[in-house]
Amino acid sequence: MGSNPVSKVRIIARIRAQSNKDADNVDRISVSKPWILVLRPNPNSHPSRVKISFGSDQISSGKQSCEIDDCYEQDVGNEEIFIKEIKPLISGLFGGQNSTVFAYGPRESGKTYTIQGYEEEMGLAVLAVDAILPLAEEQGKIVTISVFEVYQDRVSDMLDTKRPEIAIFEDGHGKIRLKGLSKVKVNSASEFQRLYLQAANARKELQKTTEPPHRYHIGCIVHVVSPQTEKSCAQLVGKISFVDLASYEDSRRKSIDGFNLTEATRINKSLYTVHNVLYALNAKDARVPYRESKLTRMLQDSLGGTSKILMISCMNPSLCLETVQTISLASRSCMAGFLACLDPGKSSKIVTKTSGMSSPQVMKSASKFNTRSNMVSPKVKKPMSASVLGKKTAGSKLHMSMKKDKDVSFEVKGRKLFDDTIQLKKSKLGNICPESASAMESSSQRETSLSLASVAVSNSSTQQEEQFASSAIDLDSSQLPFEEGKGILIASSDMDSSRLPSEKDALQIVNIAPTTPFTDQTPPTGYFLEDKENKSSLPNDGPSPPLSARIQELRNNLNSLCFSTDANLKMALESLEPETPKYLHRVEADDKHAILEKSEFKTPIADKNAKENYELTTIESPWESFHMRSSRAKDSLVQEYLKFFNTASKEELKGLKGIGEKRATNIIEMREESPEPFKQLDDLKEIGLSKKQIKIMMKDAVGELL
Ligand SMILES: Nc1ncnc2c1ncn2[C@@H]1O[C@H](COP(=O)(O)OP(=O)(O)OP(=O)(O)O)[C@@H](O)[C@H]1O
Repeated sequence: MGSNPVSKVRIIARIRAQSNKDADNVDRISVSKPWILVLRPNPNSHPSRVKISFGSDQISSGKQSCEIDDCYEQDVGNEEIFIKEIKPLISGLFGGQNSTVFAYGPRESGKTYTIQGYEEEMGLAVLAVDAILPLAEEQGKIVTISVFEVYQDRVSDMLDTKRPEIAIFEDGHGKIRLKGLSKVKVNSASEFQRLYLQAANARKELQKTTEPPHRYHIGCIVHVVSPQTEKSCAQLVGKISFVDLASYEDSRRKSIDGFNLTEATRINKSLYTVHNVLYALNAKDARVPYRESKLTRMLQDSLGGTSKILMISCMNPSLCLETVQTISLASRSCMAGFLACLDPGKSSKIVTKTSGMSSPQVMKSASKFNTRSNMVSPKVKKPMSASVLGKKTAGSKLHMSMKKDKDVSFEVKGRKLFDDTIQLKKSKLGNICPESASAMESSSQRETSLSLASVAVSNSSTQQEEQFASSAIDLDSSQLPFEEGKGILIASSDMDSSRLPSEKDALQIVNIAPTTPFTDQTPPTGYFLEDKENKSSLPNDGPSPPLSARIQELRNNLNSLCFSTDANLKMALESLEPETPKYLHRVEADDKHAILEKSEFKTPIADKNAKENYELTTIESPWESFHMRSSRAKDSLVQEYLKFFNTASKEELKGLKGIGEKRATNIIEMREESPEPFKQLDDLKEIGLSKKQIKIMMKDAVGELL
């Protein structure tokens, strides 16, 4: 696949050819003005990424640019992209390598044209089947296809629309199963094209009748299978999935299509999850947030492991804002691979004790922000050839802009730009279409430390989105370490790496509270979190405040962290200079929960030899001690509760509020496929429960015990 040897995920862009319809576009810009510049590196340079700059004749400054693996311009057809990008994936397919191809971008950017194509122009999926079939025949394999749709986190079978919603679960061998998704054998590319177009077009027709129209992801999975014989069952050799993602729409737009904002936000959230997954995979993160959307969860075994991913970011030159955002997001995932390659030792494994944390991963983000971004600020130094959208010449103006680009050094702050929380930050953004040049300029001046995507995405908030994100955070907060009391480890760039704890003997800070300064020596900076406001809650300063006040404080801490932007978060972390923990408690390094022994007054640094064997714990008040114990109790309650789901009989399950005949049957069936399908509370979503319902059910169960 192309020429990117380092990344698991290859990120390319495609500029859609202009059509007559562009004249009526919403941005009312003249697309004849070139505003997308594609700068190609010297063919011998390595790694050879393409730089895309956005600007126009009218924009003299504030030019923004991004790097991606490659870019196909308007005159390139599907066939050429297929040969360069998809063919290498097909060879892997017969060797057992799964792969996934995504098309992402704003509306009418050519996603469907690229993936599915039209009768007269075969899309990449059709071209792939056309190439796979003869190879399969040669090797005695068969090819089956599935077509699915993901709408509002519901997965439906598009080849048999009467089927119920597809259930996604993991079997006993850790394989993802899509229960209820039909597979149809195909014998020719034209048969496949007919089936695929029929399914997709039926959905499009239906969409025309719905008010407001819906946005959804549509995908197809092409399986190569060893057929069943007398001696063996049919066996999957490999599969390649093609996903035409829902169009990305900046939710600040006055719903041109009448989309309601909640739906738009939800769709964007699932698109961000796809990018977060690609980012995490490329950055070789320890945790990949597959579970955060149905789409990534169902494709998990075609994304993780040895799978290859191709993300095609489609550009619609008439939609400036969304196009810039699309490329910025793509570029970020692309650079994650580059940075991970430069710095393989420092993956986000630094944060080892945040297992209970789900999205938004503020802490993890913080660690990326601090450990990576400061190290590398890649600049394109190599000479480039250039082509300008609309006129492929490298003129003097271009030369000037390249000089400028050098100054505007291309920075990727190693962070999930699209954590849900980021959407909460408001500022004024101008898009970078010619009319909005000044807005962009001022925006870029204000936010130079953030990448364009960050600016753009952070500005897409609206009141409703705030509410949406805020409620999401509310739900997630129960899993964040503050409340779970599992401890937080935050690494900062200032941290002396020699003092970084290894995964094995990780320093754990259980409930961080302000304390007196170190007597001997200042501890390493960066991995403490304290609430300076809370000084009055020191044991020595008087009695602990009432429980409700402490809970409120913790909630505030949590919110302030969640709502921080990169810059704010970094500032917050920097301002949280460590102070001496009052007590040190001996902890067995490999014990999940801190085993507290007799308190000793000792600083960890004073006794360097003992450092390895100690975890820092600050047990400051009876409340904190209570909190730690109660969170352990909460953990074991959750485990007991899940055990019930994994073992109870159907009748017992039906005794639970919210579990009727259908869900109970579903649970039993899931257990037949996998002995222990429920490993964490989130897994209950697989039986159609919302996060809120799970929370309520859990509360009910706990309530009964009291
Ligand atoms: N490379 C191309 N060359 C010629 N025409 C194209 C190209 N890409 C897209 N088009 C045309 O542009 C229009 C929009 O393309 P398409 O439907 O593929 O966009 P989309 O991103 O899937 O849109 P949406 O998400 O709104 O469904 C179609 O009429 C299509 O034929």
